[in-house]
Amino acid sequence: MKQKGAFSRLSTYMLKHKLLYTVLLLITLFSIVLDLTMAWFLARITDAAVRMDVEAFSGLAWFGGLFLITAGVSSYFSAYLKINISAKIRNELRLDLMNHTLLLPQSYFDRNHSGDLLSRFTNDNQSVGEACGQVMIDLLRNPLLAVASFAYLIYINWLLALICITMGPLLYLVGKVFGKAMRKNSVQVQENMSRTTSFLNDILGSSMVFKSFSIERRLMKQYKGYSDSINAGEQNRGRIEGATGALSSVLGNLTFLLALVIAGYFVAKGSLEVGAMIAFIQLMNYLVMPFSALPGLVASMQQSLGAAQRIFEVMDAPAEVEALPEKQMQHPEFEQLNLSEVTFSYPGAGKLSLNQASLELPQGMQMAVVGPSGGGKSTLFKLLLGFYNPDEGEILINGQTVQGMSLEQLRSHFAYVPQESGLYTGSIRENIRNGRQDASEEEVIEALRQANAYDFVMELPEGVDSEIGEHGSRLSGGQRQRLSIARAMLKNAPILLLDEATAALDNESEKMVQQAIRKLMKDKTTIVIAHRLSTIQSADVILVMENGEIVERGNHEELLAAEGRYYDLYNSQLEQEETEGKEERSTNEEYGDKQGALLTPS
Ligand SMILES: Nc1ncnc2c1ncn2[C@@H]1O[C@H](COP(=O)(O)OP(=O)(O)OP(=O)(O)O)[C@@H](O)[C@H]1O
Repeated sequence: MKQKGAFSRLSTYMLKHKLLYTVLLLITLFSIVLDLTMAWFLARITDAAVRMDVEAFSGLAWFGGLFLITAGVSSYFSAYLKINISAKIRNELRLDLMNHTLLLPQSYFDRNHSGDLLSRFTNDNQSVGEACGQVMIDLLRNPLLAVASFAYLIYINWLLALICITMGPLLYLVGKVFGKAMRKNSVQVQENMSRTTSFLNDILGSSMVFKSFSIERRLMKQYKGYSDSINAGEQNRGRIEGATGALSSVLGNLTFLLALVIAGYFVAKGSLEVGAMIAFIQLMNYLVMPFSALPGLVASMQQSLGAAQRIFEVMDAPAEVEALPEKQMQHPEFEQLNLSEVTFSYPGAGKLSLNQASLELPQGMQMAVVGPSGGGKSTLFKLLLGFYNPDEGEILINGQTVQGMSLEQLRSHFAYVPQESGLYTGSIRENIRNGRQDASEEEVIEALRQANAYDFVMELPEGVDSEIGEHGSRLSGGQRQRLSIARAMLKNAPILLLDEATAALDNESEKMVQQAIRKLMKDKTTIVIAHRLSTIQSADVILVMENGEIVERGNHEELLAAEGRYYDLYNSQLEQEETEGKEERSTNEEYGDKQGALLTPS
């Protein structure tokens, strides 16, 4: 999308505020009239002083007072309207961006960094807002002020006006050269900001990781690199702005002196009044100032259009559905789920993540999926939930291909318990209600009870109103999982997709979570991704996935008897658990011995 495209897209937002823009434009025109009046007023005062006309001063003082009040009021409304319009447009853009972001497919989030998205919501949005208010009006006002001043100058003395306007293009040239450098610089600073936001987003969201790995120094060094690059860009901007300011000021002063010398000459010759000379000098400022300001304004408009382009890029990314779901669908009929030779590879990935996967899941069946890391277990869930579509093969619910269903309808069949609990900042009640928004208080409490979460929630000072922090950071891992289970229970969908957390919980916590999972699975059709094989021995069917293929299927006994991949996995895990058990026992004994030694008097 070209910047022109960004501008026309942006104008649709601006046109919604035609009335406000019209008022703002009228005030802007009025402020130009006020500027010219100022020049006229200076001329009148000077003439009265030269003529020693004392009587004229009381009238002039009244006029001056009125002028100041009018200018003040006009300046207030101009500033207020500029901010008002730009805030409204920023708000509308933010909402549209959020609305579209929520409609984007999972593949978009897999490809793009959340920090980059964040900077489009913040930095870019801010920059576009400025363009629609201050920058836009200044871009209109400056040329108009220059033209009006020039007309007035010609009225005072056309020869003088023509001599003085020669400075204008010179100032414009300076502004243009530096404006280009400024634009390049601001694009660079914006990119560095976006990189830094992405970095901060990663780091600040995982404080426990950097603390536990003691990588604070490395992170500090990395952040210093990012921060220094922003600093270098800003220092550079200082140099560019300094040079522009210095050159503009030299040229401005030169213009002033030129105007003074030439006008003085005309006064000395008797062809110009002193008052007119003062007005002339003032008008000269109005005439040449816009020339130096314009290139900078054009540069910042271009920068803002770049920012708008980044926002529209997200809005143009294909959405997975056309509109946000009206409400959560409930209790769809369910008889059977089938996967028929489903093959899939992630966009851009060279290899298959699912290869000819077929399965049959009738109502009430409890299915477990196991296998080595990277085998395709989570990918299977992603396809079931409609995050991605199969490249080949079909997914069918009740014999009907899911391709023909709306995503809302498809997802209403599943209650998903992800590996990371996926809780949001907010209260426990708000988080549980994400399972079903219209759930009553009793239903929320019942879900908490079923998920073995009720007791710990009630022990919190504010019960279900307790805030759980970023991603539930104020809770333990097991507590987070139980809340995630309660949320799924409340949804009460026919098929439960459970991605067992790999994070080790302590025995007590694990028992509570397992209990909650069992209650959740009761009478439910379930597919569980299991990392601990001990938890899924009673499953009706166990699928073993490797390199995207279902390489074995059967129940626990059948698979053990077959002595294949499951048998190997099971035995290696058993061995591992035994070794860990031994290590744990010996640690406890050692610890016990030490305690004993400490307690035994020597
Ligand atoms: N967003 C993605 N883009 C590209 N490739 C991906 C993506 N997600 C997963 N993969 C690849 O797809 C394959 C299957 O991954 P998947 O996450 O389904 O494995 P898994 O069996 O769930 O592993 P684990 O037990 O470690 O969670 C892997 O080779 C992985 O690298």
